[in-house]
Amino acid sequence: MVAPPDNDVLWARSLHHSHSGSPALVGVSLGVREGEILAVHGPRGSGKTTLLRCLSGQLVADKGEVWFNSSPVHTLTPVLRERLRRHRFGWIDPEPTLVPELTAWENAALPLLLRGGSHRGAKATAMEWLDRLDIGACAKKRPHALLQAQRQRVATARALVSTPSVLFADEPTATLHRADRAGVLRTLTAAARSHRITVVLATHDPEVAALADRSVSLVDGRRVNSLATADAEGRAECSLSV
Ligand SMILES: Nc1ncnc2c1ncn2[C@@H]1O[C@H](COP(=O)(O)OP(=O)(O)OP(=O)(O)O)[C@@H](O)[C@H]1O
Repeated sequence: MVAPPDNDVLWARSLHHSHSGSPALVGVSLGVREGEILAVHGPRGSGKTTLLRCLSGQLVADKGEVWFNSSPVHTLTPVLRERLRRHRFGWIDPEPTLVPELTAWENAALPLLLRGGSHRGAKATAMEWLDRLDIGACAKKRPHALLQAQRQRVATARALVSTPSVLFADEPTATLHRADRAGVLRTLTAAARSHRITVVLATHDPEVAALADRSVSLVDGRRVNSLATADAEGRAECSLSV
C-alpha cells in the first residue's frame, strides 16, 4: 500500500463495488483536500451514494483503498470503522431521519450525548447550531410538528454538532422545495467553510454542484471529469457567516 498525498484529508484509489453482482463503482479514484467542499455529481443510479458510503467507511468496497488522514480505512475492523464514523465523520441523508420521541434540540445533540458528553454541554452546543441554522425557535418541538425543511435543518445541525472532520451529505436537499433548498445549502456550506469542515456532497443537481469548490462526475459508476466550480463571487456568496 502506498500512502496518499499529505494534503488530501480523504483519498480513494481505484474503488470497485457491486451490489448483488451489479456494478455500482468501477475504478473510482479521488482525493479531497482539507476544508474543501467537493460535489460528487451524476444522474440517478450513477454510484454517488455507494461512493459516499465507501469513503465514510459504512461500506468496504470489493476492491480498492480508502485513506483518511494518511490512515487506511479499508483495512480497519468494523468496530474501528464505526468509531471513526462516530468521532470524525458526519452524515446527512436525503430524508431527515430524526428520532420521533425526541425534541429538535435532543435530536441535534444526539452525537454528543452518545459520546458521553454532559447533558448541559450537549444542549448548549446543539442550541448554538440550531440557532446558526435558523431553527432555534423550534428547539423544543418534536419532528412531527416541524416542516420537512425544518427537519432537514435539525438533521444538518445533528451532523455538524460534533464539528466533524468530514461531512458527507447525500442529496441533502433532494426532498425540499427550491426556496428551502437554497436556504439549507447556504447555511450548510457557510457553516462548513467557517469551521473548516470538509464536505463531500452528492447531488444530481448541477445548481447544487455549483456551490462546491470542485466537482467530480460519475456516470455508470465511473468518473468522467473533474471541474473547479466555485468562482470568487460564488465563494463570497457562500461565505456568509452563520
Ligand atoms: N443495496 C443495493 N442493492 C442492489 N443494488 C443497489 C443497492 N444500492 C445501490 N444499488 C444499485 O447500484 C447502482 C448505484 O446506486 P447508488 O445509490 O450508489 O447511485 P446514486 O447515484 O446515489 O443514485 P440515486 O441518486 O438514485 O441515489 C444503481 O444501479 C443502484 O440501483
